[in-house]
Amino acid sequence: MSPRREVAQKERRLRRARFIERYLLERDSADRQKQDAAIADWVLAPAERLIRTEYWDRRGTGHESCAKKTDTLDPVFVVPLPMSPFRTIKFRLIALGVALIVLGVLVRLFVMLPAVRDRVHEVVAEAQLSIAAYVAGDIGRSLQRRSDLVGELAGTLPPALLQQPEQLAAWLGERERLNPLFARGLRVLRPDGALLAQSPKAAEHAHLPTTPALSEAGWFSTALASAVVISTPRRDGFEGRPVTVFAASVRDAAGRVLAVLAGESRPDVGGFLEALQQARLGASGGFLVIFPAGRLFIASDDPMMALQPIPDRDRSPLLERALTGRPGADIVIDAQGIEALAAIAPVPGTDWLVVAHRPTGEVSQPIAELRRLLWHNSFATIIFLLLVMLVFLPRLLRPLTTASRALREMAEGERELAPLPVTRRDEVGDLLLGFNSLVGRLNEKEQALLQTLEQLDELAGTDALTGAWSRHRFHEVVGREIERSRRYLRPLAVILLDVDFFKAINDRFGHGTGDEVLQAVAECLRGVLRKPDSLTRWGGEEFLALLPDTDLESALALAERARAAIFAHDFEGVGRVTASFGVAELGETESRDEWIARADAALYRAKKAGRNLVEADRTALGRPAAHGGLIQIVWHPAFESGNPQLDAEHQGLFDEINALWVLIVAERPFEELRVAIDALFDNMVRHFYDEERLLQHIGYPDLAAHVQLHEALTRQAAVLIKDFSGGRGDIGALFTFLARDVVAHHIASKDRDYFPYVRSENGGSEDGEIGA
Ligand SMILES: Nc1nc2c(ncn2[C@@H]2O[C@H](COP(=O)(O)OP(=O)(O)OP(=O)(O)O)[C@@H](O)[C@H]2O)c(=O)[nH]1
Repeated sequence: MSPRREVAQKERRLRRARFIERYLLERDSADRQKQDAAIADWVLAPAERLIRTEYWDRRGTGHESCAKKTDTLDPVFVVPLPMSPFRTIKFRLIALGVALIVLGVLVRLFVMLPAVRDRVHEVVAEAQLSIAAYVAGDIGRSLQRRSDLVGELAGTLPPALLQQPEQLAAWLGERERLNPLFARGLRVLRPDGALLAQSPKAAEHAHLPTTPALSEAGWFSTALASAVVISTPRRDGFEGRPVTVFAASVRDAAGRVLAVLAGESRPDVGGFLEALQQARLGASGGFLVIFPAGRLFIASDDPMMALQPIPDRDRSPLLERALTGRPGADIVIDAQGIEALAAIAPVPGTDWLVVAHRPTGEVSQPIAELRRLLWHNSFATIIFLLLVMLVFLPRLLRPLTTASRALREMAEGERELAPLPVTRRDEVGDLLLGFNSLVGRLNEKEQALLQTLEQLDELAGTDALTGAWSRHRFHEVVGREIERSRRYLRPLAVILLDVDFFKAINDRFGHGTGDEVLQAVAECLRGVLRKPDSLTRWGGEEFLALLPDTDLESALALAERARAAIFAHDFEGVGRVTASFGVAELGETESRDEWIARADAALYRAKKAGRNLVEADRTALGRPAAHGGLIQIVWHPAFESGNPQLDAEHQGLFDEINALWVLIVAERPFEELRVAIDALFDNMVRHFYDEERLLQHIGYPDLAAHVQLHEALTRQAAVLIKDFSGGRGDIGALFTFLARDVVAHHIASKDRDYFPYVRSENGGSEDGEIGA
């Protein structure tokens, strides 16, 4: 259905419900009562269906029998699909917790750790730079000490000794002993490079060629030209050991060069670089001394690299920068191809550089440990969180899960709609309070709806649950039955019954099952009652059977059969159910209410006596003896026209004439006769009217003549009744006119002329009622 039509339909229902409400409020007025039947037809029936359906839907008791009887209206509740475990709050909270932890880990891994690593590198680089600068300073001082010594010796060497080689050698030996800074001793060379004298240590190495060869030695020519010179370390030609020469010229007073004093030092053994070559920076870092201008490693923690040329691949941006005089610290790829943090500092007084290097892997070791710790920590946190959530969340959410289970059961009709206990004053408590107040309001509405339903049942005449008559209908009918019973002196009895312990059935099996029991009880009763008997839903679980033409003994027998039928019935899901019965026959003069009160008293006694019993009330027994032998007008099937309504009206007039005769014979008071005659006249006139409408409807050709007959009979009856009422007329004449002229001559004779027309038309409308 389109949304528009849906809305329109709902509005229509609403208007109808409002109309009913208004109607119910106002219907006490006399005028309204006349409209009951019509309204029940065109308004109340659909409205009742609507309200009843919504009522049962809302009760959600799965009351199928009732729901089946009603139109298919939109369901009020849509039962949700089963909840996926991934949509539960528990799962979402756990997922949120894990997501937050993972997010935290990722942030720490990819944002914080790199920042920390960079900062650690910076700090380590600064420290390494300081170390490099310190080492470079130390090397510079060692070199300086040696240069100073060579310069001092050259300056203090007596020129006269140059002519006395032996004394010169002794002098050198003496100096060497005092300052053993040159591992390969001291030598004095003539300006042409020839050896003049040498110290004992130098003599030990005399078998070695001069290192480096003077012809190639830049240091010698430099020493001739300037004060003190330090040669580039070179491997000696024989042992391949690194050697550095410190040299200074020996001059006379006029400043002429007389000789060159040279001290040879082994930087690696006992020299100024020995400690450096063995020193370690961290676990695997170390130091290098390089001579950038000569593209040479002067010293290295790797002995193989000492005095090796610097390969091009080692020329990192840092080295390039250092070569251009801007030392500093940076990440470089070292000679082994390993990423290292290198700090470069110049050696004062030389153009050498000290490199302090350390693999970045080692520098970043704390960061790697931190990362590992972070992973372990995160993993442990996730496990801990999961455990906490798995243990505590169910506890925390228990009120919510309990409430939602209860609500689902209520929605599915497995549980009575009722307030839920509020155990905590938190959000869930608030939710439950809201639900409970909603249930309260719903109950109020349900009560109002039930009342409306009962009123509707009253108006409709039938109880929707059991199909029995409503009290309203019973009261309409019972008056006529009492009248008929008294008129024809026929017995009339009622059976009042009440289902035993019905509250317990409701409490134990639910209202839905209780209703089914009531339906089954009604069925049992219907199976026992005869055609003219009627069954009324007297109250909640009380029924009343009205039994025309039945005396007390017969009613007792019937009640006993009904009791046995209920007792023998197997009520599905409930088992055995019993009922208690009270029976009373209408007394001669008692009112309707007195009569039913006696049946009720009998029922009460049956309950008191132990239930599942039939009790009779005989206190008002005694009716006038039947007037056997009286003349009666007897109905015959030949008088049937074929139209049920006309036939019913004809039969009613037969009955009323007979009843009038009984009253006349019984010499009932004038007033009683007058009431009966007035009623008979009214019914006769209404019948004529109905008959004429039908004849007009079917096109009866002699309608005009028939109408004239009706008018004549009506006129005549009115005159006779007026005379009788005024005390002038004779009741015998009036009765004779009514019995003979109206009933015998007209109804039983003249009316039969139109029977063929009625039969061929089937009496007007389909259900036999006289149409408009
Ligand atoms: N299911 C259902 N229950 C109803 C209906 N009308 C009334 N009732 C219930 O019927 C029960 C009647 O209980 P009581 O009056 O205490 O009588 P009982 O339990 O039958 O006990 P005794 O009559 O003493 O045997 C009440 O609980 C009413 O709520 C109805 O239409 N359907």
